[in-house]
Amino acid sequence: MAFRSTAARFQQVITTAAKTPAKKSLADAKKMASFSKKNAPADWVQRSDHHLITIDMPGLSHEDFKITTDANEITIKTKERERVELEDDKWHAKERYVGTVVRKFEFPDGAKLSKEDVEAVEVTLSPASGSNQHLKLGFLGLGIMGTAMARNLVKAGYDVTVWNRSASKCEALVSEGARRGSTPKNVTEMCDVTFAMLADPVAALEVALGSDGALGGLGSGKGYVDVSTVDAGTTKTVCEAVKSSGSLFLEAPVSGSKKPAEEGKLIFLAAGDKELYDTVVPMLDVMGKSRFYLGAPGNGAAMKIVVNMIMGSMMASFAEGLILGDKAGLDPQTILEVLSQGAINNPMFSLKGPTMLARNYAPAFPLKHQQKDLRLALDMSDKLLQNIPIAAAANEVYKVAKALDQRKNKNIIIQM
Ligand SMILES: NC(=O)C1=CN([C@@H]2O[C@H](COP(=O)(O)OP(=O)(O)OC[C@H]3O[C@@H](n4cnc5c(N)ncnc54)[C@H](OP(=O)(O)O)[C@@H]3O)[C@@H](O)[C@H]2O)C=CC1
Ligand SMILES: O=CCCC(=O)O
Repeated sequence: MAFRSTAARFQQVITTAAKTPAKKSLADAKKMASFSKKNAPADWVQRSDHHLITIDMPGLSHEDFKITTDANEITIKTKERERVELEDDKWHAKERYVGTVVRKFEFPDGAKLSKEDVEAVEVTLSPASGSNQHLKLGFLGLGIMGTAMARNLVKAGYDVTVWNRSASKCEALVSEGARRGSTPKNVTEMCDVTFAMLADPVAALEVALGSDGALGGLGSGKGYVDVSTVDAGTTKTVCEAVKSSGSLFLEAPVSGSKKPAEEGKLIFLAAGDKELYDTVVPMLDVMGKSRFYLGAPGNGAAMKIVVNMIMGSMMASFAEGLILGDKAGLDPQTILEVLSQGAINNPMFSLKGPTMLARNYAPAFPLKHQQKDLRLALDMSDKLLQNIPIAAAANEVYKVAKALDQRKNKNIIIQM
């Protein structure tokens, strides 16, 4: 973990189910704060649909916290923090608290939550101080990923203006506190930093550079962050146009699917203007669990494509293995179990295996996007004169699956 010279503060954004108590909280927050451990003073404000708790816990980040809820309270516990003391060190001050911090927050008025309520309580940890909450954020593209990511920014208290080609997808977020933009240009005009999460290179170029596109509202002092999965060439084209407007540009495609997006656990693969990266770190930390800064524009796209190329080949092979095993009379459930105990166990097999066996093809990562990523990998390999025969074969499988289109947007590979 990087050392921070200033105290980092963290917010918990807690969205509760309808039945959760919705009463006074500020007085309770003050009362609770008076019990606070010396290094963890807290504020607690209750908003229309969520509670916002801000705690000072210097030098800590997401992975240092464990948050649990039960019927009465939320417990936030940090891991043990240790001071490093070398033999020759001569200490002049030891004022900082090291050790474990435990903060408990009782629900207002001693209210008890039912099991269902407790399960519905969502807790997101995000940096507050230096969180650049004063910046107005735009979000273009509210598909599976964009909706979840923009929602986390809204929940974290950011002022977010959203736009989507099919306008109806803005409704839910607007009802949750986002503003609505009429065009990408209108959004970038209104906002300091605008994120874009779009289907593919065509969409990314159209939204950024097309008529009424984002470029029209950009200018000096603003930033454009494209988090879509596109090729390096597209990224560079958008980057050049954005920079020519005087704005900063960052690409930051993500690893992780619908659930990690909902839970704020994405992995960002960022590249481009470092200054913009530093500005949006708090927002990336709201939407993700980790981030990589990879240098020049195009490196984020390349990393994402490599990762998804591996994933595409792996999942095609996984499906093929299940089918072959099934044909051979093996119990598919047992195949999953054997895989889960072996060296090739991985979260994707554990997540997708049971849904594939249950013939549940509801898309988290639409098949057309996986095929697009293999296509981009092949294009990249062509430019680099690198053979990638396994990915090429997998691409043929996804192409057929896409063309069959028996179940639009559904993973039908297992049925082939
Ligand atoms: N789903 C996943 O698990 C992951 C996806 N990704 C990548 O993130 C991106 C978005 O994925 P996801 O949210 O799943 O995709 P969706 O298909 O759910 O959403 C695509 C978004 O792009 C918009 N769009 C498509 N074409 C155009 C266009 N020509 N002009 C303007 N807007 C357009 C859609 O608008 P409309 O609603 O009007 O159709 C929608 O907002 C993709 O690049 C994908 O590869 C990355 C990591 C994980
Ligand atoms: O691009 C989509 C990636 C999906 C995932 O990482 O689970």
